[in-house]
Amino acid sequence: MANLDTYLQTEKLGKRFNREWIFKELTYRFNAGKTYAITGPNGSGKSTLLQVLWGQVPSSAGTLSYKVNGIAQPIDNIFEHVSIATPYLDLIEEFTLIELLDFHFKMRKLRPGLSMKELPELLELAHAKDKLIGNYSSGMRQRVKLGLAMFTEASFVFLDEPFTNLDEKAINWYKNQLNLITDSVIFVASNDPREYENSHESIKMGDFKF
Ligand SMILES: Nc1ncnc2c1ncn2[C@@H]1O[C@H](COP(=O)(O)OP(=O)(O)OP(=O)(O)O)[C@@H](O)[C@H]1O
Repeated sequence: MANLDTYLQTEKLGKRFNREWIFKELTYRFNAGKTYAITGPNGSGKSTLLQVLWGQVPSSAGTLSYKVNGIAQPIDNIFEHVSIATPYLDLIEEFTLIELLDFHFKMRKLRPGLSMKELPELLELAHAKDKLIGNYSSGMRQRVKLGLAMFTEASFVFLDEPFTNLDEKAINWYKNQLNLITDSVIFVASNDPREYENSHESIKMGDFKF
């Protein structure tokens, strides 16, 4: 069920690097309770759009406005309401999984209904909870990244190429966990239709580049 009091609204949003517009004139309302696919080929601007939407990269045109449970949120504080998993953000390699979870969840709240104790099991990494992240396989790391993003209380969840390095079993795990998030705005950037087949709406980067 969509929560209409939590959303991200863009008006004529645009981003350019030097003279090249990466996207332009994006007017869209992203509502909680829905998953939005951001699609397009390599270099089409999916990651750039996500970075603008989560407030890391400034836009070149237009506006962004955020509401959480009906309360307007300034973009400077939006990171408190955002969780992110991307292939290019690294985990702290020197931590074990338990240390990483402790560190992360000292700063951020767990989604309601979850407890710290059950996280290694929920990640299906209980057997490796005391292993250094630096010694994790690429698929295990990706599961940790996705888990941190999906288990953190956040109104806006950004997942860039979520299937990266996942095997079939892990893909099913990811899909099941994602289905449990019912009260956030979820963004999935991808050029692989399997990654966004369950999304409610799609933004095609090509429609915003002219
Ligand atoms: N900081 C930057 N300065 C200049 N150009 C940039 C910068 N960041 C991205 N670009 C350019 O913006 C365009 C879009 O890149 P982006 O990474 O957003 O695409 P993408 O759709 O996510 O690609 P991929 O599918 O390969 O991950 C590319 O041409 C890229 O070179």
